[in-house]
Amino acid sequence: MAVSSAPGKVYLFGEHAVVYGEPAVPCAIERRATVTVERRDDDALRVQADDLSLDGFTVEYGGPRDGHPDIDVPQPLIRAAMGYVDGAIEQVRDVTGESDVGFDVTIESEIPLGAGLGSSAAVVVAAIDAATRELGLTLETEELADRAFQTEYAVQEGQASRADTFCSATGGAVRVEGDDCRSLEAPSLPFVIGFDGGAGETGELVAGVRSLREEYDFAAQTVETVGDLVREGEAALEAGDIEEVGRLMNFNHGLLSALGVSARSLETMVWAARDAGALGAKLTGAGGGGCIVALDPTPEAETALRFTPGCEDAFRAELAEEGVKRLE
Ligand SMILES: Nc1ncnc2c1ncn2[C@@H]1O[C@H](COP(=O)(O)OP(=O)(O)O)[C@@H](O)[C@H]1O
Ligand SMILES: C[C@@](O)(CCOP(=O)(O)O)CC(=O)O
Ligand SMILES: [Mg+2]
Repeated sequence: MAVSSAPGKVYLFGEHAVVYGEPAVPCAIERRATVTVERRDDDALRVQADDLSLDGFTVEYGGPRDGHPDIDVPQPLIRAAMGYVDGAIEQVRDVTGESDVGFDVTIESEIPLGAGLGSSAAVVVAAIDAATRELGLTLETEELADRAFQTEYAVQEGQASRADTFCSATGGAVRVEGDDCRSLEAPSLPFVIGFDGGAGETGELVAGVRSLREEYDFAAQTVETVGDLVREGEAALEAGDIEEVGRLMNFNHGLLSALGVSARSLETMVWAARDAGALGAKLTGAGGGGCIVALDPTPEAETALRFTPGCEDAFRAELAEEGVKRLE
């Protein structure tokens, strides 16, 4: 048996634009997905994921004498739900050369699904790491991050950056621009997260930005402007100027709203945090619903978010210095 965990993340700057080659700065947070893997005697994959639920499937049954119920789950829903773990195991089969190996996989996670905190990357990184170690192979962090990226790239149909998977594999604050991934020195950042209880579909939201970019030059320019902003943000981080980091987060949120990936609940939480004195607040990740991230060294923004209708949970998040952790 092998057990690995990997952290989720928030974006200080640059989500979406990073898909088109602009730089981005995600930071790993101490909320983890833990994956336990045990090799099977056959080639089957059995996944236990208690946090994963499927909305909108139908069950038909004819009562106690009818035997098994007939459960009809739409294929796209299954692909979206299982694609990341299936893809991770495909990478493991490929890198180890054991094409017929099967596993029992158990996923436990502190990261809400589809909420912009990188649950998919954390699950994929931890699953690949645990399953390769179960077969006696320990991957270097770069290779682990690359294999995890290939998984997200395939599931998100070619619309994924290396940002989430590299950040989850290495931990800390990172900078990603195209294939160039590196760790960043960052000052201590007082993250506060607000969660609306909902989720957004990463693939669909990325596709929405893609078509806006194709339709309007000014949308393509907005994406480039995010890149300019990220470069300013890096300078502010290097100078340890977290007030400036906050101002740039606000600006980045405005550009993401212009690109159509915000939501009423995210706007409400962003403004609740700002009104409470946060240095900055923005949506994080793909958007559409899910989480915002604010910077606030005082307790005010977290308290304000707790009393904001539509905010289901508010919590502080520490930077996760360590990426993947090998637990067993
Ligand atoms: N605890 C979990 N168990 C099983 N699959 C998970 C879990 N957490 C995340 N996933 C996978 O990741 C997907 C969500 O990823 P995504 O839409 O990219 O959102 P995010 O990465 O922002 O959380 C889920 O649909 C599921 O396939
Ligand atoms: C929108 C995007 O930039 C980040 C998606 O983050 P998340 O899956 O919503 O946590 C997509 C990507 O970089 O692959
Ligand atoms: Mg994701």
